[in-house]
Amino acid sequence: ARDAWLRTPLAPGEMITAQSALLEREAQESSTTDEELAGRRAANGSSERGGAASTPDYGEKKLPQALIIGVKKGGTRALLEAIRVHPDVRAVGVEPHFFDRNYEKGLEWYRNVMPKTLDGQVTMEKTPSYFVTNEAPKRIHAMAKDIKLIVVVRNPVTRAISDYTQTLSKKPEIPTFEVLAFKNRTLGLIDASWSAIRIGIYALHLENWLQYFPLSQILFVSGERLIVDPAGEMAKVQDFLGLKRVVTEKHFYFNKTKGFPCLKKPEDSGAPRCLGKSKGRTHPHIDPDVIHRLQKFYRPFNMMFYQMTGQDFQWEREEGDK
Ligand SMILES: Nc1ncnc2c1ncn2[C@@H]1O[C@H](COP(=O)(O)OS(=O)(=O)O)[C@@H](OP(=O)(O)O)[C@H]1O
Repeated sequence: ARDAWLRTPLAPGEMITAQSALLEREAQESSTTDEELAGRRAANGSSERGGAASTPDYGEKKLPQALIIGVKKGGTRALLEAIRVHPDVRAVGVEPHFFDRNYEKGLEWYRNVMPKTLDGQVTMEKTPSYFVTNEAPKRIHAMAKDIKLIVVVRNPVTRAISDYTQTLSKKPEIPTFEVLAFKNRTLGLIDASWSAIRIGIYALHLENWLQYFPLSQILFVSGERLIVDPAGEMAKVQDFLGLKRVVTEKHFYFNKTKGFPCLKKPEDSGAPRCLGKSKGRTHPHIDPDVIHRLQKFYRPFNMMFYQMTGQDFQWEREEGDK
């Protein structure tokens, strides 16, 4: 398997639909953040999957009641794959990109992309670009003003390097991180218009969301804690979604080769599931002065973000990358 948690064969009910086939193609053609996942799923002939205990394809398709809206490279795939182990969660595998790229296709298109759910099950999807899409809060609010929003945030400096590493893997000829990060390196002027840097100005983007949603409707998950204590973060996510705490420590193990937590083998069948090779890439070495300069750049925005969310993510305590 490539970009998703390595997983067991698909349930028989998970037949590909015209809608999901279209999505797969779009996901493959576009620069979706989970491009390898799209490829793998297309190969498997499905775009969706239920909980670990395969849920038969009964029920009806509903618009999502919860969304993972960001941030790109924050740990969104790890979170989605862990939460969909919960029997009361059904989620789309690929990123639908409805509120940014596919909005003109309409809500019926969006609903059709969703897996079928039974009463009481939560429908979810993740598209990390929503967090930085200007129109997204307004559009999501127009669909469901009581929707629950989840944002996985990570040290913006590490996030920027992770973002750059992903681009570099596809376009090895791009300039170095150090070159792209500055408008003027001698003056130490950071290029905040470079998307790898702009995405990490969380306070700025959050302001846009708070025009439409109260803070109580948004859960901020620490990308760092999701790696060191996945069960602890999952407890918060399940509480926030109003679900029983089903996903716990016993679902995770730390895979030394991967260097990340992975999902244990489900009881019924299959193998343990780690995320694929595009998650947890080795980052290139970045000049420590540049990292330091970026940390200084983000500091006031981070402080503002901590104040807005009432949570201290402790990114100032970290030294260097990772
Ligand atoms: N369990 C587990 N396994 C592997 N990787 C994990 C895990 N938990 C969090 N992470 C971190 O997730 C980072 C990728 O974030 P996203 O899934 O949000 O990326 S994407 O925007 O969908 O492309 C990815 O970033 P990089 O390490 O820079 O590749 C990981 O650090």
